[in-house]
Amino acid sequence: MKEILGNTEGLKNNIIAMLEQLYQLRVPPWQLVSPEIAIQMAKITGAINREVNIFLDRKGNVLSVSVGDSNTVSLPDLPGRRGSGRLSGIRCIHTHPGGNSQLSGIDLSALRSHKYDLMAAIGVNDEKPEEFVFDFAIITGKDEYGQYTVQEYGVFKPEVLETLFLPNIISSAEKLLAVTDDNQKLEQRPERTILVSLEYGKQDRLWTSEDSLEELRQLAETAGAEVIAKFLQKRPKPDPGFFIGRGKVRDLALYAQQEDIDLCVFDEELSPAQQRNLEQSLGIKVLDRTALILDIFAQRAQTNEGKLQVELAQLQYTLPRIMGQGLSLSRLGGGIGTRGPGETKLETDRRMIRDRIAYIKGCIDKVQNVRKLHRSYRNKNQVPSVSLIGYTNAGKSTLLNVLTNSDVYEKDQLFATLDPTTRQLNLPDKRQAILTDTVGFIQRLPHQLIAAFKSTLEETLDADLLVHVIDVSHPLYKEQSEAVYRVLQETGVQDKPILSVFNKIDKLPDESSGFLEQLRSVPDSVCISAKKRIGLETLLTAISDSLKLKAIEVTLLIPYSESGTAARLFEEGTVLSQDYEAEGIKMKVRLQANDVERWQKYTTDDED
Ligand SMILES: Nc1nc2c(ncn2[C@@H]2O[C@H](COP(=O)(O)OP(=O)(O)OP(=O)(O)O)[C@@H](O)[C@H]2O)c(=O)[nH]1
Ligand SMILES: [Mg+2]
Repeated sequence: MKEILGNTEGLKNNIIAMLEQLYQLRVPPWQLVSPEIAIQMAKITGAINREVNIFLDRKGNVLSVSVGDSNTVSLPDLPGRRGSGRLSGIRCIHTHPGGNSQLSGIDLSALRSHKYDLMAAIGVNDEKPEEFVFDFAIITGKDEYGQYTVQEYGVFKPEVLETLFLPNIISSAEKLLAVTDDNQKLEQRPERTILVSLEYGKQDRLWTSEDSLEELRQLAETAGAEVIAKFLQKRPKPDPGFFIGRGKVRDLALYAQQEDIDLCVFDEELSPAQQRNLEQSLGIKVLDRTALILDIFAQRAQTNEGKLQVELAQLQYTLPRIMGQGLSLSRLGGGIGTRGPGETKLETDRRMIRDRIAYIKGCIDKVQNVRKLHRSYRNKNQVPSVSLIGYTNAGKSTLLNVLTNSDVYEKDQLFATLDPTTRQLNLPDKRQAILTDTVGFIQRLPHQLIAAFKSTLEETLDADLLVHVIDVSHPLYKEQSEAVYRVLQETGVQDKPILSVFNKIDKLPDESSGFLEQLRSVPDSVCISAKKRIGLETLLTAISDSLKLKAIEVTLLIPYSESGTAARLFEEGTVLSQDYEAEGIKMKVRLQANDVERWQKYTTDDED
């Protein structure tokens, strides 16, 4: 039997028994206190004319029962008392004999010094214990002197206990506290995160919900979150207001309270209203898959243009989601989903966002015009171009590094690469090409991102050859390839030569020779291991063969003294036009790529 603490002197056995009964009672975790416990406390108080005090944890367990005034009883030593920016996870409920439920100065200072979740006082009506009234107070931040500020609420009648939803009250308090109370330290702690997925309707997706949820875990960890749990709900269709069912929302709110969760990420795009409703009901920050990917991109963007593009996508995503207090309250703390690509936090004012969107679009246009110039220069130089594409983490950067002796950032992490990187590639036939490594794709890539990156993507995909790197050691490699093809389609890439590179064959189990045979029989494909440098010669040969077939249009200026040269051009290529100019014959010719080098000295910049 648990002890009754405090001033128990002279109490009758039946009172002691009633006090002990309090330990047996449990409060539903979403309630401040159950009416049953409150009435029992009121009855005892009425009988002995002393304060009765209980401590509850967030699961609704009664941790200690004491008699006397609340301040003479110290909090039992409990594991998991939280540090700065956090409340203690314990609330104090006590009675006031004589009917007044207003909190005393001592009550409030106990609230401050122990950082209780909440302090409540029950004003006891001696005649009718079931007709008690109550007040409560919570900590809401710090004042300019570093003293905790508190907010009091009341007077309430017992019925109100049914309508107060405790997790909301506590998390609002904690969010406010997090802003003032050592914000720095809080942000260093990885955000404790839960992931939620809904399985509904026909599952025509290639990915199962579990697969997708697992990928979401990788994404969340890449963004710096600590994933505490994953939840999967099955339901005929999404709830229009909350996406998941209301019962599930309540379960999650409780879980979030009990496990001290900061962030909840949904595997699908939520409507702005759903996101807001969920934030209000869960009392924590709610993001969807899109926001998570945007956040990762924001962290990764290196170049000026990349940063602008990511910020544009983020702002376009945020604009319809700016609404009222609920959202801003849970976002005050910063962290995942609030970070922009620069040093600054994402803008959250609607009008400023609109202005900024217009401004960024202008900047992007400028940068891209400059790049277009570079590109047309490059095209004239007739160096064939090869782009590495593929699902994120397939090994594109690793391959670029081994093929070109570079050290581009490669990591076992989603979206390690964001900005395109270009290197010179020496082909076995002594020719050169340029090889571009680019951002990886993912299933359901946010459309805001595709839109913002469209021109960069188009440029990368405008290569003479696309090398599609596929991690065949991944159980979903086929589905991943499909996702890549879908993005290609969305960006309007058609009829490009694509070479499939089955990577990471070193990771395949020994008994998979049958599988390898199968892969090898796929047309236009090579099996390699970028990491173990297996199959690289074959790959290079395949690349150069494929580039040889390419026809390139060049403009050449042939001096009048070399009329034989002009004649040879008619044999080797297709002459598209010829103009007689002062310095010679200007000829537009379509040549095979591997012949171009021999004509290099006649190329001219002047196109028309
Ligand atoms: N075992 C094995 N691991 C590989 C191979 N190629 C790449 N990896 C590993 O796979 C992980 C991802 O490689 P990256 O080159 O960063 O992949 P990426 O396609 O550039 O990925 P993103 O830039 O994130 O889209 C790294 O840990 C590499 O070491 C391989 O052939 N075999
Ligand atoms: Mg990469």
